[in-house]
Amino acid sequence: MITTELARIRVLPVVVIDDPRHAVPLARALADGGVPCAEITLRTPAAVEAVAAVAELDGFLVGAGTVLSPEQLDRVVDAGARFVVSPGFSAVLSNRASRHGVPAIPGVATASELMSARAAGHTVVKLFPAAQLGGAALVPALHAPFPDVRFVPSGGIGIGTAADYDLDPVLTVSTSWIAPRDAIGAGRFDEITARAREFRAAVGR
Ligand SMILES: O=C(O)C(=O)C[C@H](O)[C@H](O)COP(=O)(O)O
Repeated sequence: MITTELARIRVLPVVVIDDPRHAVPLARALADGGVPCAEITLRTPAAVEAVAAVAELDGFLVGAGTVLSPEQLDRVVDAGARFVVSPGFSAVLSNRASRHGVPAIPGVATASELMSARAAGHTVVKLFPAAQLGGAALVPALHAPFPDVRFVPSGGIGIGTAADYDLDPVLTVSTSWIAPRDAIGAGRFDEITARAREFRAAVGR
C-alpha cells in the first residue's frame, strides 16, 4: 500500500521543478540519501513531464502535489503519479482520485475540515501549514478526537523542527527543506542527498 510505503520512508520531499531534465537526477539524489519518494508540485509547467520521467524509475515513489482541479488530477495520474496531494480538501478531487484508484491526501487546517475529509473516507490527511498553525503540538491535539487519522504535517518544517514531528500519529513529514528550488535548478544534487540523509535521521525510526 502507498501509505505503508510513505510511512516506511517517513519523509516526503516537496519539490518544485523548473526543468524536466532535473527530475531524474533529483530522484536519484533523494534515493541516495535514503528518501526514495517525492511530491512534485504542479506549480511549474515542467511538473507533469517531471512526474512522467520519475515514474519510470524502479523503487521510487512519485506523487503530485498542489493538485487543485480534477483535470490536473487526471493529467498527473496519466503521467504515472502514484498518489496526489492537495493543500486543502475538496470532495470533487476526492471522488476523482477514488475513480482512478489513486490515494489522495487532502490538506486540513481545522477539526471541521478534518471532519469533512473523514466523511469522504480519508484517514490520512496533510496538516497544512503545520508550523504556521502552531507546530507539532497540533498533532496530538487533533489526534485525540480522531484516533483513526494519521497526519502528514507540511509547511514551514525545516531541519530545526523536524524531530518535533517524530510522533506516532505522523505518517510522514513533508518538507521542501530537503530539495530547495534553487539547489535543484543549479544541479546541486550532492547537497540534496546530504540534506535528505540529515532530515531522515532527524525524524527517526
Ligand atoms: O500545495 C501543496 O499541495 C503543497 O504541497 C504545499 C506544500 O506541502 C508546502 O508548501 C510545503 O511547505 P514548505 O516545506 O514550507 O515549503
